[in-house]
This record gives sequence, structure tokens and C-alpha cells, in this order.
Amino acid sequence: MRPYNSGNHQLTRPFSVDQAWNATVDRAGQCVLFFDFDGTLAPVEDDPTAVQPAPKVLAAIEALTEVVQRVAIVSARPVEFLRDRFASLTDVDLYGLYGLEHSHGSAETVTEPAALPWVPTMVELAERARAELPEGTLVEYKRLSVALHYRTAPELAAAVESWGQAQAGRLGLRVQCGRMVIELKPPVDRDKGMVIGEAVPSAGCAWYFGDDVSDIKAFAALRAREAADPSFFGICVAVANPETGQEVSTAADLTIESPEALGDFLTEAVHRLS
Ligand SMILES: O=P(O)(O)OC[C@H]1O[C@H](O[C@H]2O[C@H](CO)[C@@H](O)[C@H](O)[C@H]2O)[C@H](O)[C@@H](O)[C@@H]1O
Repeated sequence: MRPYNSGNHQLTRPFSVDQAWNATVDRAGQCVLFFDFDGTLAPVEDDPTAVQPAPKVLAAIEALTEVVQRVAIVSARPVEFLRDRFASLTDVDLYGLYGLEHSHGSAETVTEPAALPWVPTMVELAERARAELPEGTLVEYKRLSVALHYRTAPELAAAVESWGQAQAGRLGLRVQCGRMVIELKPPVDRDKGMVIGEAVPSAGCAWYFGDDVSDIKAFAALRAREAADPSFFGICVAVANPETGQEVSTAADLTIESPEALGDFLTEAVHRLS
């Protein structure tokens, strides 16, 4: 595979964790670290409201903000949810709802204007889902999207997905499938790949950590940046899981065992980059 210029190091895929960090040390001040939230920084729970970052994650990210150019969380959760989980971190960029919302540092949340007219549709959709879907489905209303979960009732997968697809057709919404979930979103062009594509032009390197199929678009954005500029290097890291893990790992450069292991990995990264 084509070697690419990573400062003082020439890396050729596949590369090891040590090689990736050594190449990052040379340009830590130009490096952006992007993290997905659920299943990456936080272990999966049956109840989406109960989720918290894994041990060591908050301390490690806080320390990393001092040594890299930027740290950003890129999630399908609303910014308000992310801000609550990362309240102690004032220097982290938050991208919520696949980039329909963002907030930089402690600034106000900005919402993509084209998505706002879809709020009433989402309210109606969430009400209808609660009334029509079988018991065991968990309906998560997120203002500009609705997630239909079947983690605690996997036998409902086909029924929930078919109901969601039908509603998307009826209302003109887009569908994003994930780990035991189908999500309906406004027909507005925002995804994790677009967020990363817009955020990396001024960076010399970037790491993206993710566990779900929506994160593969973010990996692709790093690959595209690298193809356009051989002096840039992007490192795609999968977090293993029994549902989407194989697909995400196949698209990644490196795989980490779990969100808890990522906490350890980031703690080690602080020492390597400091
Ligand atoms: O982009 P992300 O930050 O990874 O968000 C993706 C979805 O994460 C949440 O659902 C997932 O985690 C839940 C809590 O652990 C779990 O119960 C569910 O099965 C997973 O799909 C979140 O609730 C969704 O809104 C996000 O779309």
C-alpha cells in the first residue's frame, strides 16, 4: 500500500498502535481527535438515559485538550445530552444529531436552520411510535430525530424496522440504522462524514474513534482528506462490539476492545503526547 508522509515518519498500512502514536507526536499541535459517544466513549446500556462515559475517559480527554489542536465529540445524541455528560470539559467541541447541532467550547448550541421546520414532524412521529409500536420498543425523542430501540426485545427488530421504514416513506424522512436501533431524521444533508470533512482542512492529522456504521462515513472523510493531501494522515479506530463491530473494524486501521479499554488507551496517549 502507498506509504504516506507523516512528518518524520513514513507509515505504510497496516501500522501498529506504536507507529501511529509516534507519527502523531511529531505533529500533536496540528492533530484533531474525534470521538463518537455511545459504544465508543461510553459502554452500552439498555436504558439510553443511563449512559455515562467509561472510567478514565473524562480525565484523559481533559488532558489531551492541552496537547492536541482540538478534541471533538461527534454523536447522534443531542448537544444538550453531550454537554451534560462532558460538563467538566470546557474546551471540547460538541457535534450532536449527526451534525445538525454543534457547540464550540462553552458557546451556545447552533442548529442547522434547514432542520428546524421538522420539529413538529418529530413530535408527531414520537407520539405515533409510542401508540403503535409493540411493548418492548423504546422510543427516544431527540427534537430533530426519533430513535426506535429494540435492544431489550430483539425479537421485535423486523417489526420495528419495517414500521420505521414505512413512516420514513410517509413523512419524507431519512433512516439511519445502528446497534439495535432504527433512527428517523430530517431530509437534511448532515452526517458524521460531512462534519469531519468540514473540520479537518486546517489539521495536519486526525484520529477518529467509533463503533457504529454511521462512523464509517467519518472514516471515509479522513481517507478522502489523506488522498487529497499526502502530508495529512488520518487514523481510523474501531471499538469492538458484537453487533456492528466486524463491519467497523474492517473499515478501520486499529481496533480497541471496549470503551473501558479506550479509557486506558487515552490515558496512555496523554503520556505519549505530553
Ligand atoms: O453516535 P452515537 O453517539 O454512537 O449514538 C448512536 C446511538 O446511541 C444511542 O443508542 C445506542 O446506545 C444505547 C445506550 O447504550 C443503547 O441502548 C442502544 O441500543 C444503542 O443503539 C442513542 O440512544 C441513540 O439515540 C443514538 O442514535
